[in-house]
Amino acid sequence: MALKLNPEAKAIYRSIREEIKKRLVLSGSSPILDDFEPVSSLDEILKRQAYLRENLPRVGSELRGHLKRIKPIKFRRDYLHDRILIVDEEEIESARELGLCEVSANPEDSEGYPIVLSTLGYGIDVELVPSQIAPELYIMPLWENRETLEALAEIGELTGRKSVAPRILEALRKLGEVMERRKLLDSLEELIAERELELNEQIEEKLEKFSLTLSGKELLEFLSQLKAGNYETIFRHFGEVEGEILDLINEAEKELSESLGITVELFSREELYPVTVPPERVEMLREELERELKVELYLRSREVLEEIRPLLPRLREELERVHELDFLLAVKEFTAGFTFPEPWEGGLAFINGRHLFIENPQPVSYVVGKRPEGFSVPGSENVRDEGIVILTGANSGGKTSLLELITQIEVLFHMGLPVPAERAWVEPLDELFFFRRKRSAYGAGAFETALRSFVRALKSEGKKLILIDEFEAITEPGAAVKIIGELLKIAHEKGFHVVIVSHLGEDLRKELPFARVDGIEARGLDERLNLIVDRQPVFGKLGRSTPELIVESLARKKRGKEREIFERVLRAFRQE
Ligand SMILES: Nc1ncnc2c1ncn2[C@@H]1O[C@H](COP(=O)(O)OP(=O)(O)OP(=O)(O)O)[C@@H](O)[C@H]1O
Repeated sequence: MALKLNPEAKAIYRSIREEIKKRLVLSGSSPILDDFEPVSSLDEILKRQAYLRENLPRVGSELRGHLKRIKPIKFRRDYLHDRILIVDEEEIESARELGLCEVSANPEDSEGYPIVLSTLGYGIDVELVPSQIAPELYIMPLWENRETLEALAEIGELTGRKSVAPRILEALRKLGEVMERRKLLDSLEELIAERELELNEQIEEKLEKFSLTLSGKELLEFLSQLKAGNYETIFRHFGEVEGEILDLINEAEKELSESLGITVELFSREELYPVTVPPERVEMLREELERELKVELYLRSREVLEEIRPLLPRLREELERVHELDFLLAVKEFTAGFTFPEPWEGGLAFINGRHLFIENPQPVSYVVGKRPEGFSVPGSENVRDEGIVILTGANSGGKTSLLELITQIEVLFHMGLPVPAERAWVEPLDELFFFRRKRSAYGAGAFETALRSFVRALKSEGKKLILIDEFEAITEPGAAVKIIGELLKIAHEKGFHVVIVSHLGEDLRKELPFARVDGIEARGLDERLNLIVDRQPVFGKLGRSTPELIVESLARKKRGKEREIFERVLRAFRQE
């Protein structure tokens, strides 16, 4: 059963949730937060506590860097246009249902398909299963997410749970070569153009050298041979060069063939200089290469998949577990220094609670309802297990902040999380109410709305904690005493717990003998006459208001006639 929260308590829950959420590294982890919504059931709270106690120590900030590298690996069913599946008439239906590629019973239809698969021996033999018909659909997402797999391997090492990722990575290495060649295919034009340029430079060099060898004596001989009509020698001479050029071309083609893994004949032999590559040859080469790489990739993928298929369910689990680790790490960082509250009956107590959103807060200890034995806070001897508490004291003393802190501790406890306190005792509630002071909303409208909400809070049965911040601000003090007095009597009769911030402590105390009145007070004034506040409420003692404190301070500082006047004013306060 979910813990019921009124809108302002819910806002505090949301801000806590946000604190955890902003510490998550992976977007897919936030749904886990839904499993930690505040609940009333003590069993569920204890179950969550046990889970966190066991698992929080297992995660550390060194995980964060690896978590950041994780991307979801999505295996998508896709229709592959590069293959056809030739099957028996009877199998056609079920083969089509797989929805992976074109299916036919006629082997002639396979014309033009780079990959021809068949259950009948008309191509590469397959069974009618996706892993054999389209193994790339499993393998490509893995190949593209090797980074994720590497991170999983590291996380496995760090958390002491061996990952299957290293074995998958090892198997994927078999694809390395074909993937390299696929990359070359992308830059085929540049690759060829580069080689062409290089080749022409080499030929040019050769020709230059050749022209040099013709200089001098040789040139004379050459001319005399020419005159004598002795062409053969001349051709032989040229033939030598031609042979050398052809060698260069062959060499270049051989190198290309090696890197592409396919025999290529690209350069035209008719025109030896400059060597050119006809564009249609590049196109043909591309087509041939594509076809061959498709088949190769298919075969390799199938082989790799056969090897790693049994590991995939574990991989899926690991990818889910990563979100759990992400969540645990976020919770661990957010709740660093917090403690798990002890389940308690009859109220709430905590020692040295620290407000979540005040920087360097003064720790505050507080108790509402039954006082636990371990609650050994100075001054708490006066506490008589009061379930109704009126919190009084100086302006800006921290009364609202204390109500917020109580709400934070309650919400965290009901989420199953540790709370920002040295020690805490919390009773599971059915409902938690936090009514903030409405600063701007004066007048009958605001008064009516607030009154209606309070009455609604008191209406039903159950375990309730009701926190109210200065109700009298929206009505007259006299009326407020009557209204609050009566409502608190009802709360008391129903066994609800209430903390109400009020400046009417003195009057309310008379009305409500069962209630405890606590006070937040100033320790004194600083040199600028600002109050130095002790945020720790004094149990069972009405807090002096700010004006009273200022009068007191002046009475102490001044001398003579002035002092007498201040002292008289101060006495008026004391007689109240
Ligand atoms: N435990 C604390 N440690 C440090 N600063 C605190 C603490 N509690 C409250 N403060 C700071 O004191 C200021 C006043 O707090 P808060 O509004 O809770 O006082 P208040 O008693 O409700 O005042 P008011 O009577 O005006 O409503 C805030 O700036 C708050 O951050």
